[in-house]
Amino acid sequence: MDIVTAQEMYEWDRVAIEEAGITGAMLMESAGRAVTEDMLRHIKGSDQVVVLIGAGNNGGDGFVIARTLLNRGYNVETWQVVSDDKVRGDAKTHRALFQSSGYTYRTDLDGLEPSLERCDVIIDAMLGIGVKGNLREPFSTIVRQANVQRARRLAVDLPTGVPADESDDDIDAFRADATTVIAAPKMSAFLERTRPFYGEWSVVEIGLPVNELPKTDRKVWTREDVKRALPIREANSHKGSHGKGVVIGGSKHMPGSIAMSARAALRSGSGLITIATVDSAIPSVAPFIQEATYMGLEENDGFATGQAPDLSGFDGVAFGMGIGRDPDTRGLLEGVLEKVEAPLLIDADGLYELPLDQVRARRNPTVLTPHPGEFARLAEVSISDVIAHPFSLSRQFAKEYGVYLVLKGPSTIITSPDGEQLVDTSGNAGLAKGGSGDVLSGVLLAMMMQTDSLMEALANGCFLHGSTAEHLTVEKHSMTDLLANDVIEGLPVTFRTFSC
Ligand SMILES: NC(=O)C1=CN([C@@H]2O[C@H](COP(=O)(O)OP(=O)(O)OC[C@H]3O[C@@H](n4cnc5c(N)ncnc54)[C@H](OP(=O)(O)O)[C@@H]3O)[C@@H](O)[C@H]2O)[C@@H](O)CC1
Ligand SMILES: [K+]
Repeated sequence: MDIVTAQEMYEWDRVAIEEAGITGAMLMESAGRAVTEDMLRHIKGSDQVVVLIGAGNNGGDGFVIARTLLNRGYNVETWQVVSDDKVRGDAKTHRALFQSSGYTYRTDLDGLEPSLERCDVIIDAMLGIGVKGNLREPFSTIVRQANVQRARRLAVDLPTGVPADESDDDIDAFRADATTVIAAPKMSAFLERTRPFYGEWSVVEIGLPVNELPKTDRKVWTREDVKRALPIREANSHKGSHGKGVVIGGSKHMPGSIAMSARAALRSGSGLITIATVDSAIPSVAPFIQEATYMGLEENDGFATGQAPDLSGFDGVAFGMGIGRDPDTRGLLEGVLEKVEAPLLIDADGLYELPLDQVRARRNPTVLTPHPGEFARLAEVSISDVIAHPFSLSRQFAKEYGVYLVLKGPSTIITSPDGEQLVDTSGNAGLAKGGSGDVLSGVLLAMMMQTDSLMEALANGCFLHGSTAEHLTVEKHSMTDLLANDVIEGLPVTFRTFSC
């Protein structure tokens, strides 16, 4: 499923109208009808519904929705919140159709607040992708009034006030319980600051000529994608068919991280996993992971040091989990960057003092898996910049350093060195715990060794990790008590849902 910017959406609209010959009014009719159909999940026959209509095409959709609901016998009050002369084009056409169907609308805004207080459902068709900057009157007052009502709030395409794209503006917007998105999700549905305004969102198809539309290089990675792209274990496979991987990390003081990465990699189908860690950590890790082999690293004060070991013959390498930030570890990291020919994933402490020029010089794939704080440090920007512009900053960085970037967050954005982006929205707050990143690195390593396309491997890995947390918090845990180790032990159930 493509993710669009406002500009891309307008281009799709243009192709539909100018090249495929679908009229704008026809598109609005199908959009309004498809949105109504979707919203009916949230509306009961006895509900009093208020439809709020703005000046642009989002308002035009509102007239179609109000007419469709009235035709079906629902109790609807229709409010056009701007003066008549502001409504033009296709929206005006649909207002005329609404009136010629025998329906009336109100514009006396003094009476709106009592209506909002009385109603059960508020449908926001005031502003969509055309919003620019902070809300002007009367929208800001109406949004403020609507947001405090007990009524269910449903938004058309996007909640009024939320821009479609990345933005630095403070957001003052309609707080929807649910949003019915037209044709394709907009970027803002995945951004930390704007995503909460959408509530639960769903996308409706509106009759655009899908095969003729320009492709975007940004997509949501869905369960169907995972089903199609997850590695299949052939009946005649042996341990060498699924990858021989090594996880390098851990320290005397932090042996747990590397153990969790290794175990997650094994649980995710790796053929063989070697744990490379400081000698002093091996006795505490080995009894818990008997399936792995071990490689001792030189150490200084409990931290790994010295030269990189021989890493030839491995199909994938993950570096950094629990390795610490001791300056003496730097030589090891530099050796790994230079020597490893297999795909190399770098996480956690490995990202702390990462020599980016050396990363850029690598001829083989490098995957970096930062959270926003780690990414801000790597890209030399502020965390608030990362929160506001994760798509564009990720793309810029991945292209500049030739890396695969997995920017973790409530929506994880995976970017290839040529700028293609996949977004994973699985997971929940139960994952906001120490150790989650270590588990994810193990799952990703396993996927990287079993799938030809690194992008698909990374997106599958993020999805498996996140959806495991989702099913565990429904079936046996809460978001409060869920631990990273529980996620490892929950992976088998997730895999089983894909194998049958
Ligand atoms: N494929 C498609 O594209 C399809 C699109 N469709 C629908 O059209 C929607 C896009 O329609 P759109 O382009 O008319 O923009 P829209 O969101 O209605 O807003 C424009 C109005 O907002 C106003 N305004 C702007 N900023 C403001 C502010 N801060 N505060 C206050 N007002 C502000 C602006 O006023 P102006 O600045 O011009 O004075 C203008 O009047 C899209 O989201 C979808 O619902 C479907 O019908 C079918 C197919
Ligand atoms: K809206």
